[in-house]
Formats: sequence, structure tokens, C-alpha cells
Amino acid sequence: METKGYQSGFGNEFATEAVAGVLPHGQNSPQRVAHGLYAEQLSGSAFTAPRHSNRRSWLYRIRPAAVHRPFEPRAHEHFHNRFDEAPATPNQLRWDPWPLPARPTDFVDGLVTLAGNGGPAEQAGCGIHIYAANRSMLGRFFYDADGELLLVPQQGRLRVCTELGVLDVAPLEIAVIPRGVRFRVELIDGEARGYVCENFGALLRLPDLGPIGANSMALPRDFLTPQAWYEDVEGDFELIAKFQGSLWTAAIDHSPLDVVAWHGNYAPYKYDLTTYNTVGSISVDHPDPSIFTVLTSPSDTPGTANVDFVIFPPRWLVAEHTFRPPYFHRNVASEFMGLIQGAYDAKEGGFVPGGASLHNCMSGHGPDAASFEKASGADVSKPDHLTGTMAFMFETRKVIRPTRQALDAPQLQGSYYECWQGIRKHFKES
Ligand SMILES: O=C(O)Cc1cc(O)ccc1O
Ligand SMILES: [Fe+2]
Repeated sequence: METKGYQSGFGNEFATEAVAGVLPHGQNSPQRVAHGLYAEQLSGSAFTAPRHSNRRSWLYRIRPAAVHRPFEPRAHEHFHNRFDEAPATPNQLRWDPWPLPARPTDFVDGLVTLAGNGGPAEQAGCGIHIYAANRSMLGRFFYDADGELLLVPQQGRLRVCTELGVLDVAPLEIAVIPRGVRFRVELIDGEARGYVCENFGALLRLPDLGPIGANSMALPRDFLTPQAWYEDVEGDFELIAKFQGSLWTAAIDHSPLDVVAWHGNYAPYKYDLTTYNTVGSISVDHPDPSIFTVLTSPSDTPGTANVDFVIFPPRWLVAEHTFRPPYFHRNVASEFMGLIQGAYDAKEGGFVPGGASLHNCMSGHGPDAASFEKASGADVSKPDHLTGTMAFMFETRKVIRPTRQALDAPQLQGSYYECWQGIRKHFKES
């Protein structure tokens, strides 16, 4: 498949044509669109949202999105938004990597919901899912009406063919598919696994930089949105919708990936995590991880995110007379973590690529006993270079509620608490 590359910038007003001369001039909805196409608006914010947060795109397509048979409920045992099935727990939780499927499983069938909060009806919170797949979606297309999807591949490259173009996404990159955008996931390497944050709240955006200045952290021009691309294909296909927590299926006799040209600022994008411009302490102490925020979905309370996507990238640690790994802590926010590659500096073992951990509101956590011993005895007169590592966190203001299947899974490490049991008492009063 020939893809035409990307347009750069975060939330730009993009304009792109797979066939020259399709985009109208001076208007969005001409009486007759060039080349016999249909004009269709896709909005991602209220029509009357303030201009800086207003998102919509105009699509010029072979058939409007309305053309399909009626939807019927479609079962999916593992992918849902039922976050009240099990009591939310103050226990520290950690999981081994989810296994790759034994049977043929595509991206949609391979989604497993681990946890979440809020829901699509209240338009706040997020769903946290794993995908593990071993075949491309064939004759099947998906969209999520409940939220935007932040994909974090951990193993295997994805080709995400969307209505607005094609994103090739490898581990160490992320992709965001806006609410409602139809897509198909193809597996470039035959197998794939990763994490998904389904954001029910305000659209993910770049965090403010405050005193950091006009640059650093994730740079807007490193976000890439596809050029227009389309397929003109007919057949017996399936359109799967996620709507209010459940899946629905409709027969469709053509590919909905038929947008020949589009313009606007509501579109999928990808970002290479290795381009993150990491800032940190050059004097003492370990700064709070908010300095590693790639994207944030704000809530109605200023400074308190619905969900933040935070990474722990390779970096130099230079803080003097300082305990350099993450400190011991209890937070008002709740933290779901995953590991894309390498090791995480707060955990000597047990937290492995493809695995996950959950530390909820006010649950004590931090370095395990081995990491504490190592770091408290280390020579901190010299820099440390953390390399080959990439962990991430979905941090939310609401408690993250594990699903029943996540708590019952054999991957749940019953002995996780033991990593802190070896922490010794060193106190001497005199
Ligand atoms: O718990 C964690 O590992 C995430 C985390 C990292 C850090 O550097 C500081 C606080 C924090 O919650
Ligand atoms: Fe933490």
C-alpha cells in the first residue's frame, strides 16, 4: 500500500487531497462536490466550543457515513466499560504481560479491559485496555463513539488505516484515534500487543509549559497526522461500533475508508516518544512526574487532569546528594503504569515489558526493597545514564477500578506486596 506520509503539528488546520482538486474553495459544502463526492462534517467538540478548543473536520467521500445496514448488539466478553463489577481496591496491584492469543484474533477481538473510571455517559474518566492480536482486521472496521483511543504499542508494528489516512505505529510511538473515526488495524509483524487508554473526557491536548517556557516536553511539530488516503472497495463487510460501553455490529457493503480529501483539525495523529524533550533536576531531588506529561485531558478543575499520559524516557540523572529513583509516595491521583521496553528505575524485578501496575489514590508505593538499597548506596557524585527504557503512566483524578477479569487473571501477581516487605528499619534514636 502506498501511503503519502504525514503532515506535522498538533491540532493544526490541515488540508489534504488524495485526488487533486477535490477540496472546495471559499466554502465547505458546495452544491456538487468535485469528482462526485459527498461532503460530510465530523465534529469532535460542541459546535459552540471556544475557538481554541473547537475541533471538526470536513470529509469529502465516496459515500456518506450514514450508508450501512442497522446496528445490532454484538457480544464481546472482554472489552467493556463495566468498572463496578468488583470493589475498587487500595491494594497495590501488578500484572505479568498479557499472553498473545493462541487462536486467530484481531485488534478488536483482542481487546481486554483491565480497569477504568467514569464512563461514556458522564463523558469523564477513561477505560484502560490491553490488546493482544495475531491477525489483521479483515473486512471489518471499527469506531468508538465513547471516547478517543490512545494506542501504546508494546510489541509489533501496527498499520492503522483510518478514514483520514494511514498511521504506521511502532513500539515507542503512540497513536490517537479520535472519537468516531472509523479504522482498521493491520499487523505489520504478524503479532502485536499494547495498551489502550479510552478517554471519555475532554480531548487530549499538549500540557501548558508554565515557567518551563515556550519549548521542551512534547514538541508540537513532532505530532504527525496522515495525508488523505482512500480505498474504493465493495464487499460484505462489518462495521463495529462501540456505543455506551457495548459493541454493535452493522453490515456494510463497502469500505468506509473512502475519504478522498479532508480538511480540519479533528484527525488521528501519532507521536514518537523518543523525541520527547525531557527536562529534570540539575541540582537536587527527584521532580514530580508531571514534567514527563506528553498529553493531558483536562477536567473541569483547573490543574487536575481527567487523565494524563506520562512517560519515563531515557535520561540523565544528575541530582546530587539525592535519592534518584522515584520517591516513596501516596498520591491523591491514581496511577496505572505499563512498560514498553527495558527496566523501570523504581523496580528491580517483577515489572516487565507488557506488564502493568496499579497504585490507587493514597495507596503507599515507590521503590521496591532492592531498588531502595541500590539507590541509597549509589555514588551520586557522578551522573547516571538511564538508557533503553520506556515506562508510561495513565494518571487519573478518579480512582481506577480494576475489572473482575483483571482481578481473576492468572497474570495478577499475588505476591506483589512482598517487594516492599524487605524494607528494613534503619532508625536509631541516638
Ligand atoms: O509510582 C510511580 O512509579 C510513578 C511515579 C514516578 C515518579 O518519578 C514520581 C512519582 C510517581 O508516582
Ligand atoms: Fe506513583
